[in-house]
Amino acid sequence: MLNMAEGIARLSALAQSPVISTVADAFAAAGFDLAIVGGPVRDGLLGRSTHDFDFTTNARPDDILRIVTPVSTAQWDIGREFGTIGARVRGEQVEITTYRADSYDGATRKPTVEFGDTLEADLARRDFTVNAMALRVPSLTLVDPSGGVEDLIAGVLRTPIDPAVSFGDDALRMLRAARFSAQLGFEIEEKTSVAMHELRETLGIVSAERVQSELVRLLAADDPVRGLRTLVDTDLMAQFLPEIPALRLEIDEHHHHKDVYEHSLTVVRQAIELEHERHPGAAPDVSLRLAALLHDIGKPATRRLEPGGAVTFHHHDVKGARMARKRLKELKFDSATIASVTTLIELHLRFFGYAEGTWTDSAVRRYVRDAGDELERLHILTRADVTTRNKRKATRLRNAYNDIEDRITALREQEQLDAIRPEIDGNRIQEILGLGPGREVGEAYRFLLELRLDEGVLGDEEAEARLRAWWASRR
Ligand SMILES: Nc1ncnc2c1ncn2[C@@H]1O[C@H](COP(=O)(O)OP(=O)(O)OP(=O)(O)O)[C@@H](O)[C@H]1O
Repeated sequence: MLNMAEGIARLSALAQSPVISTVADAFAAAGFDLAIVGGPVRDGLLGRSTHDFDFTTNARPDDILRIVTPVSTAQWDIGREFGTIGARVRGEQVEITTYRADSYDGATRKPTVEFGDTLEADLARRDFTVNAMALRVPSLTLVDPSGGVEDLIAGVLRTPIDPAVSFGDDALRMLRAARFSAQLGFEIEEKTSVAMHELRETLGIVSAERVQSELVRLLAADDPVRGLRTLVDTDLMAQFLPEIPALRLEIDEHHHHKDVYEHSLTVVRQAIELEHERHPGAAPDVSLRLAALLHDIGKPATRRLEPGGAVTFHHHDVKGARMARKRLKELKFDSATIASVTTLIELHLRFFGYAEGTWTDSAVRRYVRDAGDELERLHILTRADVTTRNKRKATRLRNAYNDIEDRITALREQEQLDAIRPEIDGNRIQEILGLGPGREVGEAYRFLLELRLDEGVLGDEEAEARLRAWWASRR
């Protein structure tokens, strides 16, 4: 439960940090209003770490630039037509934007930028009440016209205006709702989620790049499953990734799972747990999470009812990889991500043909070679793919996978050892010792190899000296 007194204290501390007070003092001295706005206010109150320094002001871009230049080491104005000036202040990046009075520059319309005069009007056009708060600096007055604090306490996402109007202005906000629910663990208020469902088709106007970027942010969040469910439940997912809702129809009788959809969400969750376990503190692995989400999308198209009632999904790995490639291309994912996700989908079944000891060394080697750079992700995905409630089966599969990882390690060590050669080869041995081919050359070679294994790299000269000494000692 959010403690507001603590939140306010944290926010005041943030506001008095050197970066913020430097900017605040400069604007106050120039006679303009300034407020921290949006993400940093929300995250500050929640006690989440914040990396954004977003400000809003009644100063126009020319004035912003003039005021911020003496207190910053760099300035840029890529967002100037939207009223935004960026600057580097005390080593941090800050963004300062003129109050806006138009609706947000959504994807649905050509952005018509209109500057405004009041902070309240600027806040009214923001996406959610928890993002529509500002803290005036240096006075430290919290401005919260739409009840953002209340919603933060309740853990609710709600639009400051009628959600249908807000989403009509900018359809991307519907995806942002799902993304924030995944990041913050918040519920989406009923009217807001009803509007998401009703306006789902307007998402078609949003560019694939923006959809992709929200999906990536959602997957990188603490609880992607919450966001994914939101997208499926509101039918928004069907607009850009219909393969996911299609999984709901597939009752996986064979495994007594609820269905492939629930299974896939469990795999996403388990993959994230393993990510944390195996790589504590690492950045969220979006490719892995995407692969976990998509790994079974080939199932609906390959489902067969066999005589006797068993359900099979032959080649759903290959089919799924092909479907994923097409879909990810449409969503304008970069080629590295597409390659990584499709490799993982293609290989996600390979392990399930393994029972301890049944793979030859060459099968293990082929597994490593085919996975290439994706091997660690494949370990995680395959382990996460075990969602059976049968404890004994789960343990057996876990042990079998441990066995594979052990064998990979052992083979690698062995192959590294095998690759070790002494500094001096057989021909040189013959030259140095004045020998023809024969048993003694082999003995000299083994002597040098032992030396190399015991003492590491010696260098040519030292190796030759040791060889001569060894030879002399034998005579
Ligand atoms: N499409 C939009 N419609 C309305 N308001 C928006 C929109 N995009 C951004 N905003 C406003 O701008 C602020 C900054 O947006 P941004 O996308 O950087 O998110 P954020 O809240 O800072 O979260 P994050 O820390 O994840 O970036 C938001 O808090 C919100 O007030």
